[in-house]
Amino acid sequence: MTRPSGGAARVIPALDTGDLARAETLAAALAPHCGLLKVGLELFCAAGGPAVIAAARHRPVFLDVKLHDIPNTVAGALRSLLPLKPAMITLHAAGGPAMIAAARAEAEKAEADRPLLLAVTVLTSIDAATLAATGVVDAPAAQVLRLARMAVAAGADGLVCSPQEAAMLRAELGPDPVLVVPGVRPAGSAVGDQARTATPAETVAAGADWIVIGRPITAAPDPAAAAAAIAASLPG
Ligand SMILES: O=c1ccn([C@@H]2O[C@H](COP(=O)(O)O)[C@@H](O)[C@H]2O)c(=O)[nH]1
Repeated sequence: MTRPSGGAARVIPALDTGDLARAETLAAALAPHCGLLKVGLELFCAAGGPAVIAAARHRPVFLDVKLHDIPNTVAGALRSLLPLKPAMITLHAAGGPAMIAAARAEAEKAEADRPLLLAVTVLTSIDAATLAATGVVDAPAAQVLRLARMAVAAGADGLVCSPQEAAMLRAELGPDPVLVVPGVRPAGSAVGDQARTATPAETVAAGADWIVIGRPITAAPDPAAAAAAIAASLPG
């Protein structure tokens, strides 16, 4: 998957709904204003793989299923997902290097159809206090960097981080890892359950390749207009 050069190509709307018909309507309306469409756990669990891929057929699909299990099970999940031909799949970096390496080995079998494997570092809804409650006493940025280094060394093509770590990861890891960044909020949008946020333009300026945006688009009165406005706000 080639990297986007600006505007709409950088935008990945999250089709977060359990209603397949609604997802299809959103996908058709948003396709002119985005580079990929993201299918997450809500839609995937409600409708199943083939149906969601068909619903999102207007654009390459980012399958955000956040795999996290023992290496053999994650490799098996990859084997089951590869026939859907997603452009990107997520797995949790916290699963460790053997899990990521097993996923990469399985993904390689798809040859030309191999999806990008993106390692989720620290979820964008997690702040320092929540991270501490899980037993990690470092600041979120330090934990993001630790997991990112490990994940890339183990075979991840890229990383999911918050807007607040994108510049640090670019500085520390260089231009190669793909950065796909949720937790993005246009000025004035409700933050909701996101903890580490920035605007679309700030996130791209920090080094994100793609930005993921759900509710600020899907809950807008006119989702297509909201996505178009976000795309127009991005630097080239
Ligand atoms: O760290 C992460 C990883 C994934 N997500 C997903 O992105 C979207 C964000 O939706 P919003 O409505 O814009 O908050 C959602 O599908 C999450 O599952 C994330 O937010 N943070």
